[in-house]
Amino acid sequence: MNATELWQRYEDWLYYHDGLELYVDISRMGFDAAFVESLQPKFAKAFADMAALEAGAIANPDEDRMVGHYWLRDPDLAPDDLGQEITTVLDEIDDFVQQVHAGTIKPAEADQFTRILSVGIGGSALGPEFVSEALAPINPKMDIYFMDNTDPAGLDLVLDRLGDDLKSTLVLITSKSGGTPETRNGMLEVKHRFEALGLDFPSHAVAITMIGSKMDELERMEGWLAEFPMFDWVGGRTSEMSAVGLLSASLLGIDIRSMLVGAKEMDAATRVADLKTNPAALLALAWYYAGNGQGEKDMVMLPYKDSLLLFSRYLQQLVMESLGKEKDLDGNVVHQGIAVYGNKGSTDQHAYVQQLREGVPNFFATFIEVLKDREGPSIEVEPDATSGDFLNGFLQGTRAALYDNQRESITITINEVTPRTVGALIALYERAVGLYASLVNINAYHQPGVEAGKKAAASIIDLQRRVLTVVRSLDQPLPLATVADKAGATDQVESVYKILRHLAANNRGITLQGDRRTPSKLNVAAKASSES
Ligand SMILES: O=P(O)(O)OC[C@H]1O[C@](O)(CO)[C@@H](O)[C@@H]1O
Repeated sequence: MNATELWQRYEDWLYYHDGLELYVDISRMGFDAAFVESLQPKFAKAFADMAALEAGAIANPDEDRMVGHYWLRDPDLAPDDLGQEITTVLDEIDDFVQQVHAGTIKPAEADQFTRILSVGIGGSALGPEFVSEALAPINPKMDIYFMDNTDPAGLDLVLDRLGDDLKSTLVLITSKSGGTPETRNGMLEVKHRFEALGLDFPSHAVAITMIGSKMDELERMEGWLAEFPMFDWVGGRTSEMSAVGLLSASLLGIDIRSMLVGAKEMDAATRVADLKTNPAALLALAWYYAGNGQGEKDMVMLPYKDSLLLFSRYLQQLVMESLGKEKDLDGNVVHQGIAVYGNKGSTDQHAYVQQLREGVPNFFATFIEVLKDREGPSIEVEPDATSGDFLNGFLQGTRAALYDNQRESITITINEVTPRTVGALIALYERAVGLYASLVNINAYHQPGVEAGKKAAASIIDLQRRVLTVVRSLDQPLPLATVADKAGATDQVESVYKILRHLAANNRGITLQGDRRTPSKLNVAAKASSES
């Protein structure tokens, strides 16, 4: 297409939301009218599926659950008395945050809570981390720290950085299931550090979990400071508009009601059962076209705004944990999904855009353009050119350079990064994932594959216990294979070796003797451990 035809295509397919000042441009995706027409029946079903979902259908059949994240920003949509539960939690958040900021809810060991330590993983962390990075004020009401893994060194780094400030730290422990090992480990490590400092952990701890979960029981038993419920009809990766995301955002001083408004406005726009005027449907169309409905191309996220750096990490879970499924709703093996990566522009132009421009064409890019450069005026870095002009130029230039070499892209444009536009972006992608899932006939709302990993991890820990029992009974070194035999793991020698190698590296009463290049010939000996 020549420039005139492209300009016409841009305008033909441009979506603009007046209230949000948000544009969606899919003109640089190469679909044609016949392709769009061919998808209309699938979109008709997707719109019907979505309407049923919002009306309270069991849209997550594998877990026999409703899917209600849209109700979080429009409680009147919720069936039965769920709407009241939603507004009650929002009011409780407002009240709790107001008291923390006023100092009427305070730690025993300090005048006020000044820090937040958020302990959670996956959807219990990625949304709060993205929103904190995108929206936290320059001088937030409270500083926030995140613990989103079970890496001992990582946990120590956060706790050491908090140091004496732990006495004025509010600890948010977020886990919908209440049983995720990484979050449980983080909680226990934090609790241990509190107790080592003579601080009263329960009076600093807030639980965000499903009523009836193990963490709910623990919270009640230990008498934590507060608890905010999670609903079983809100998945982790779509929980940013629940207490999971709203509590920490509000504590940071972010206008959570504005986030909800933006999400609600976007929901209304993406509820329209018309492909051409529904921004989420336009994204789903573009994704389906790019990957031939099979995820054949990766989604490269390129927000040209530093504050949106973590959007791609957030979308990795939202998109890949929703769409990356082995089977479709009819039980056919489909191995669906769309891979997501990217960080920010123009920075990434100095990392992997070279491959995007010239290398394997296995992707489509999504640019996020933010029109407002900064608060206040800019200096000129060249005559009639500011830093923001360069950022805008790099975005436009990269988009053109990719397109000129047959690499396709979507561009989403907002005027400014605000709670309202961040809420809208989150809602836009939640809906696009849901519509796309219908197009490819999969359940976007469960995550069976993750359970497999959790079970495998549990079996390694169980094997480790058996190996330690064997090693502790040793009065002389034994060959590795013999230790595996005695642990009932003859066919898992490699796992036994890796468990022993890790234990030996951490002074856990194990010594490996022999040439490390031939692990099968190693001997295992017990060693007086400096640990208990
Ligand atoms: O909030 P929970 O139950 O601790 O789960 C954390 C994360 O683990 C998963 O269940 C699996 O990755 C995610 O869906 C969820 O966001």
